[in-house]
Amino acid sequence: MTEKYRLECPGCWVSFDDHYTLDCPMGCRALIRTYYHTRQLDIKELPGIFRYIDWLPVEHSLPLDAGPISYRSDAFAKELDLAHLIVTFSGYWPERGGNILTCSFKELEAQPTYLRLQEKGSGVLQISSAGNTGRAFCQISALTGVPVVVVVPAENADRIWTTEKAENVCLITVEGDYTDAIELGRQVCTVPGIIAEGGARNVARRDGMGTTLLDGTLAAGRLPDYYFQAVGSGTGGIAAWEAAERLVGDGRFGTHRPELHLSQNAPFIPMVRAWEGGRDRIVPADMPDAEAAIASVSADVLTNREPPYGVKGGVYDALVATAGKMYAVTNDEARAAGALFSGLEGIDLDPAAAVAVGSLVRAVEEGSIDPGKVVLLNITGGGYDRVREDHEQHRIEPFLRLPAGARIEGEVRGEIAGWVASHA
Ligand SMILES: Cc1ncc(COP(=O)(O)O)c(C=O)c1O
Repeated sequence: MTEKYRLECPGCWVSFDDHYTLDCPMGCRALIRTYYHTRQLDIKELPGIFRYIDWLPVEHSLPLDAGPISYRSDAFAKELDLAHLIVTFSGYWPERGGNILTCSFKELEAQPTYLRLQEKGSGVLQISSAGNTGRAFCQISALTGVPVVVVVPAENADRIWTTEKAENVCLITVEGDYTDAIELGRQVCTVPGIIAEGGARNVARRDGMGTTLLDGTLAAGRLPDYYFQAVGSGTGGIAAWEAAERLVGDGRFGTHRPELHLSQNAPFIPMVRAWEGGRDRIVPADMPDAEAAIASVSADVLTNREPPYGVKGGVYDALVATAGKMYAVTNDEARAAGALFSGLEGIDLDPAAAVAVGSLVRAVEEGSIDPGKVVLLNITGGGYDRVREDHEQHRIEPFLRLPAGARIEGEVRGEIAGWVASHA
């Protein structure tokens, strides 16, 4: 059987087979990409994101009806005087068919990532998260039984819940913030049998997230002119750019790549500063007083200190290629815009999604978009209040609670290795 896709490096253009490969085999500092043999997207009769399986790096699907939903907004569009506003929503909103029970687009990443590992690799996945990504991977673990090791900041442990009991999750909490969880996660991956999920470097995560643009484009009937999303790593923005390239290649949705309008939550705005400074890399001055800045934002899932910004094929390249723009949205702006959206559209939002709404309000006020064109607003999370009405939430108890600066050695290492041995 010919493979449905190949991987290619945008640094040296070498193409190669997938063995759960995260990096260019020639050593380029670049985000490798998928190239699918199917040029025209054929929507399949499968649930959730597997409708788009043609452009997912997996052979099989999961029986989960959890994908993005898109609709044309009336009320919020009218409020902003926008002629064509498409809302793409990833979360729980059964009245509109939204059935992502952990309430964020991180489940779009988790589903193909698990499958790709099963099909193309081996080992137990490790995820570091501020909360949403960890919860999404735990949910897929709960539904499929596949084991996972999740590291989160201790104060975000209450965000790790699932709607079915999870028996195969090793939850590790660490005192500190998202950056500390990422650092500890790196060490956890040195335990034999544990494999890094790879973040933005994982094509399954990017192509899974890219289904938001596919869904929004189908709802609009053409590629949108503008794409709005809040970013921390920027992976969703990169994914939207890559999905747009595929849709242009498809030939039925237009040739215009949507401009990426990406937002961060002020005062922690490293990518906004680098972009506005005309730089293709983030420098320390882009993150002044990082700890205090991170502690003060309302959307802490957006506080990644090492986003794939300057890497080839990363956020900077995506912004250049699409003539994009970045926004620094304050907590107050996000709250006000989020409340306006929720009041008019009828669903509660993740604080990160409220940041994206804030950037759209700002773009309209500043006149940085043409209100007559097609706008896609990516609501990356929401429905937390709504899901509590319909579903039980099972908290996951930490397997290990580690102090700030902990190292994965000695007894701690032994305990994690023992967990892997008994669950893999
Ligand atoms: C709800 C939500 N929106 C947006 C983001 C930003 O995603 P990214 O920067 O990976 O595209 C996150 C990240 O965790 C998130 O949880």
